[in-house]
Amino acid sequence: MAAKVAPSSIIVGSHVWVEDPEEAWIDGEVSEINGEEITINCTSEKTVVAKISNVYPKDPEFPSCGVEDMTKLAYLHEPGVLQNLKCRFDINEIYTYTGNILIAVNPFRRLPHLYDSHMMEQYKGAAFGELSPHPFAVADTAYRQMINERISQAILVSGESGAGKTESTKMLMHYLAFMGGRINKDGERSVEQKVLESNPVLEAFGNAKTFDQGGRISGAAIRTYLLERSRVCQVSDPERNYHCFYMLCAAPPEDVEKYKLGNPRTFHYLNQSNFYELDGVDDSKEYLVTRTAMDVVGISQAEQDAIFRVVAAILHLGNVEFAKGQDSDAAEPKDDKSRFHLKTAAELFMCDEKSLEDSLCKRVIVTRDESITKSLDPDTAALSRDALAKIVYSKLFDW
Ligand SMILES: Nc1ncnc2c1ncn2[C@@H]1O[C@H](COP(=O)(O)OP(=O)(O)OP(=O)(O)O)[C@@H](O)[C@H]1O
Repeated sequence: MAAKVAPSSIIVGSHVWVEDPEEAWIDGEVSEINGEEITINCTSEKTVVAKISNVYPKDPEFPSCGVEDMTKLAYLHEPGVLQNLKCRFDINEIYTYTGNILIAVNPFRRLPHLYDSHMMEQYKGAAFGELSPHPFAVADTAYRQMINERISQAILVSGESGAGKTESTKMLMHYLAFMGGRINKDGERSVEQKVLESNPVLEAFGNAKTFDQGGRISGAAIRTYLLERSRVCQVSDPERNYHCFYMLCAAPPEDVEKYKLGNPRTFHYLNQSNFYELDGVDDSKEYLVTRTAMDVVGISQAEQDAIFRVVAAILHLGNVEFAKGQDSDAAEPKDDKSRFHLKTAAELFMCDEKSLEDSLCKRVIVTRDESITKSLDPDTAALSRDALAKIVYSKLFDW
């Protein structure tokens, strides 16, 4: 934020902002200055005595609708910035510039008029700052620089969890698809468009209810820089595991049957959290959207089946529990239910059931002369199971 204002700029009668424990900032007029202490008659009719270091000047000529670019503010300090964002938000202006940075305030409701193709047409080629702040303007600038300067462009989308990064990224992608995607004469989508439409696939496998290390776009490609692997085996309220697990459980009956799935509440990797549904998200619809997106990007039916077999196998693997064997402490599947899930996981992974069991319940130690097979106890076997689930999921994601 801006440097502290010299105390001399605040005099009796000055309009100021003062920190408030409830409202963050409240405004008022200075009625008295007593050394380091300032008395302020606030608009809320409160009288506050504050230290000079907690008081910021307020622009008495601040326009009631705010300014589109924060660099035009008389004072670029925290209360000034927040006041500007708030009064713009109050008139449904969720986007504001600070120079060439776009700030988005999550509206938590659909504003479809902001993103239709008519809007895209408007931003096409418009000088940055000429139209209202919008992600399309950012995308348009990057696109034009890429074309004109022939230099790769990167758009950084940052914010805390739930701030709207995924939504903003989708807007950027849509605009780039609109600019870069040609429809060929058979009405088929171009390669560029296919790349951009791959987003639902990445969202299904790389996003969970709260996942703040998502994807990074550079130009028209998304690079994974961190998939949170531990989420595959461990989730707690109010979060969810990766969307693809819930989608597959909500797939059409023939698919649910094929992968021997069912209610997500019956799977250990999902039922550690009590959150299954997301507001406004229909997992069964998302499953079909993801399948279509996979078709569009050119993932064959056989490959799609293999992907979902792996996803289902991970869920079955998670339901394999271990107990001590009758004659020793060595782990073995606990009961018929665990055996069933182990068998199903092996079928879906297309591997030998006994080998899968051994890989979880035994450890092979290789010495110089020989290799020794050691049996694991039930707790260690459960850790091997989780480690396998995580590594398989992360390999699948990389693929
Ligand atoms: N521009 C927008 N218009 C309408 N709704 C929005 C917009 N941006 C965000 N939202 C709402 O906020 C929710 C959270 O946004 P989003 O998933 O983009 O956050 P995120 O920053 O990617 O979060 P995480 O880091 O947890 O993945 C969305 O599901 C949507 O309901």
